[in-house]
Amino acid sequence: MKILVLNAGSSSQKSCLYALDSLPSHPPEPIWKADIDWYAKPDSGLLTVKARGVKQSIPVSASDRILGIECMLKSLVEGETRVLESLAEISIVGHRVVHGGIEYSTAIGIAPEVKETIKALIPLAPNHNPAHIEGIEAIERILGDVPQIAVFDTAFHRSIPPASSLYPIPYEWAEQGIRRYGFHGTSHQYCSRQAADILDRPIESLKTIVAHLGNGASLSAVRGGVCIDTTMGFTPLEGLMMGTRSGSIDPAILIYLQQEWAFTPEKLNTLLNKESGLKGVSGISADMRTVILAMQEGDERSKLAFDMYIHRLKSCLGSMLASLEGLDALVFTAGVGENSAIVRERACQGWDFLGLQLDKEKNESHPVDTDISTAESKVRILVIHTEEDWAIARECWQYAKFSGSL
Ligand SMILES: Nc1ncnc2c1ncn2[C@@H]1O[C@H](COP(=O)(O)OP(=O)(O)O)[C@@H](O)[C@H]1O
Ligand SMILES: CC(=O)OP(=O)(O)O
Ligand SMILES: [Mg+2]
Repeated sequence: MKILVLNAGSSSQKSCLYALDSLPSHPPEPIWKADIDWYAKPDSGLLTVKARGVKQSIPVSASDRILGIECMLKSLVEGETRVLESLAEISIVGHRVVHGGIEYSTAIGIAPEVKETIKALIPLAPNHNPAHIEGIEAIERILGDVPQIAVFDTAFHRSIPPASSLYPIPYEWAEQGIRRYGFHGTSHQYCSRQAADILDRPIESLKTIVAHLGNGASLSAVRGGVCIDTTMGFTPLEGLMMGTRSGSIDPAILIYLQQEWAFTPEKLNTLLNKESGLKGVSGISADMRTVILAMQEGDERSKLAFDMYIHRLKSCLGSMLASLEGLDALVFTAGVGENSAIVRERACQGWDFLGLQLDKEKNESHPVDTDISTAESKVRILVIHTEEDWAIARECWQYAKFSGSL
C-alpha cells in the first residue's frame, strides 16, 4: 500500500510517501520526501525532493500554493525522483491537521463536513488550518476521490481533565469551546510510547513529560499513556517561549496595547505569533542555532533570549511535574530538543532534589532514541526522534484496515 502524508505548516509543506506490505514495528524510511519552503526567496518558494538517492531543488510559485503542491506531486511520477508509475497507485492520503476543536478525538476520513469544521476552526489556528485546507483541496484536484484522513494535533489531549483543560473565565465561555486543546499531540503520543519501548517498561506504569521543542514548542504530562496536561492552550500561542511566538504573557498586556497604543487584533496576532519569542527578544533570529552562536560570541540580547527560553521551559516543566505528582522519564524531541545539547543541559540543571541527573558525555554525543541520564539518575532522560509523519501513516494504515479497503 502506498501512503502519502502531508504535513502543512505556516511556512512549509512537508510530504512523504511510504510503501508498505505490512505494518512494521519500527518507523520505515519513506521512499520519497519533499519539502516546500514557501518563503525561501522574496518572490518564490523552493521545493526540495529526495528520492532514489537523488536530491532536487525546484523553484515554485508562492502565490498559488496549490500549483506548488501539484509540482511537488509531479516529482513522484516524473524525472529522476520518480517512484511511482502513476499517482493512481496512492491508496490513501493522511494530513496532519493542527486544530480539530472539541469535535474530533481520533483520526477521521475527510468528508465535506470535516473540511467545513477544519475551515470553521481557522480563527483558532490561523497559521496552520488554512494550509491544511490547501493541501486537502490540492489532493482533491489532483487525485480525485482517493481516501483522505485527518490526523489531529489536538486528539491526544482530549483526555486532559477539566481542572487543567478549562480556563478560570466565565463558565459559559467554556461551553462555547473556549478551553485548552493542546497541540503537537501526534508527537507527544508517539514519543511517550517510544519512551516505554526504549525503557522496556509497560506504558501503564510510566509518568512521562515530553518536551517537543521545535519552531513551535510544547510540553505534555503523560500518565500511563494518557495525556493529563499540556502547555499549549486554546491556540498554539500559549505556554513556552518559541521561535517567533511569545508563549504565555499577561493577557492584560493585550488590553493595554489595544487601549493605549491603538493596536488592532490583526497587528497583535502578527506580533505575538511571528515577531516575538527568540526572534523578538534577540532581534537576530528565530533559529535557536543562530541565537546560541550569537550568545557565545557575546551578544547580550541573544543571551537574554536564551536565558528566558530556559527559564520558561523549566517553569513549565515544574508545572507538568506537579500535574504528574512524580516523574519516571523526561523526553526531549523535535528540532531543538533532538539537536541542542546545551538546551538539554540547561533544562536539566537544578533538579537534583528529584534525583534527575544528566550524563554530560552522553548528552553531547548526538544521541538518538537513547537514554542520556546517568546510571544513578532516579529519572530517565531520553532523546527521541519524533516521527509525526510515520505516526500519521500508521493511522492511515489502521483506518484503511478497519474500513475494509485493505
Ligand atoms: N543543532 C541545533 N541546535 C539548536 N537548535 C536546532 C538545531 N538543529 C535544529 N534546531 C532548531 O530546530 C528548529 C526546527 O525544529 P522542527 O522540529 O524541525 O520545527 P517545526 O517542525 O516546528 O518546523 C529550528 O528552528 C532550529 O532552531
Ligand atoms: C501546533 C504547532 O505549533 O505546530 P508547529 O510547531 O509545527 O508550528
Ligand atoms: Mg514540527
